[in-house]
Amino acid sequence: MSVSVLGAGAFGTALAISLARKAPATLWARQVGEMAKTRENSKRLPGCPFPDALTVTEDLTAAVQADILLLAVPMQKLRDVLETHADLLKGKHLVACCKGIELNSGVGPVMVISQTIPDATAAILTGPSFAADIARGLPTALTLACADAEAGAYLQEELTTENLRLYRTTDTIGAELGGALKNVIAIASGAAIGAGLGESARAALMTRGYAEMQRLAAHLNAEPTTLAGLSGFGDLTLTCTSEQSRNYRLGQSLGAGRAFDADTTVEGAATARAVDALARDAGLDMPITRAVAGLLDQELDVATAMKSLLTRPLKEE
Ligand SMILES: NC(=O)C1=CN([C@@H]2O[C@H](COP(=O)(O)OP(=O)(O)OC[C@H]3O[C@@H](n4cnc5c(N)ncnc54)[C@H](O)[C@@H]3O)[C@@H](O)[C@H]2O)C=CC1
Ligand SMILES: O=C(CO)COP(=O)(O)O
Repeated sequence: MSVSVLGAGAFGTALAISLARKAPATLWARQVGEMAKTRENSKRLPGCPFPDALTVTEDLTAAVQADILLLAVPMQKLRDVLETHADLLKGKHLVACCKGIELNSGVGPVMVISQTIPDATAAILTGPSFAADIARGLPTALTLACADAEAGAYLQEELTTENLRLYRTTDTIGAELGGALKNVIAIASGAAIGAGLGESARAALMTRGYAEMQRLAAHLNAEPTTLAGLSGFGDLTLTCTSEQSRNYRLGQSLGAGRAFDADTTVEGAATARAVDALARDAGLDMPITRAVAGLLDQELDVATAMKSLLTRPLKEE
């Protein structure tokens, strides 16, 4: 078995470090810069030295010799990466490690893989996992979703490490929705805390946000139990309660009226807009997602957004 990680951001680097503790692994980047010499990704993941068994390369042809390729680029870049390198990626096990819904198409990463490289085995690895925690060797549990049960079992076995315990499912739609939608709710949670609305408000947003996640998942025929697992409930809990999360921190900035670094990868922003459009088209009630999209597009401020949520018609839970 061999694994290559394509994309050397914080998460790709962390996964490569973690996997290289188990067996030789490769990390591919368009430009490796100082990484090969300093054996550290000082820009995206400082303070996490590379194990000797990790090879860093700009040579994609060499990287794709591995049996399993982890795709750790931002969601809105995934299609471009796959289309650009389609010839090299044919027939491979391609495991998306990104979390989001594509803005132009409304689909998630597994569907993007299936559309662009139809003869690849498409899967997703998702769940509660901050890059810095993974790179430091701290433990967590993740969901590996692959529609092909046999391939899923193979990937689960190969990608499990001493510190990363993988559970598997064939419900790729549920797994990718969990990882995508929790980021939208994390922005809402951060906004509530940033605006000084308190932890009770955050808990209410997390719970009603989870109800929205379940609603869209049911509409798209995902298994409700998948959302209750690591990819949904697990990652929602982590991301809505930690300042390590960039989505949560963007929300805090919106709530406090502060500027936020536009170069930071915040997947929930495009996903909120994509899901807001999906919900409107499908006639689904997703008021927290609507409020987050409105906040991001400066159509609403936090006070107006909260008022719109609190004054909705009363209903059964
Ligand atoms: N950082 C984290 O703790 C976690 C991140 N993720 C997910 O991983 C994905 C990536 O996030 P991060 O690594 O944190 O982002 P990042 O902002 O640290 O890095 C993104 C990387 O993608 C690379 N990239 C962009 N376009 C590319 C292209 N066309 N070809 C090759 N490389 C390209 C950039 O050069 C950069 O190194 C996101 O979907 C995120 O939700 C998932 C779990 C944890
Ligand atoms: O997905 C993550 C943790 O599981 C990382 O969250 P952020 O992208 O908000 O930093």
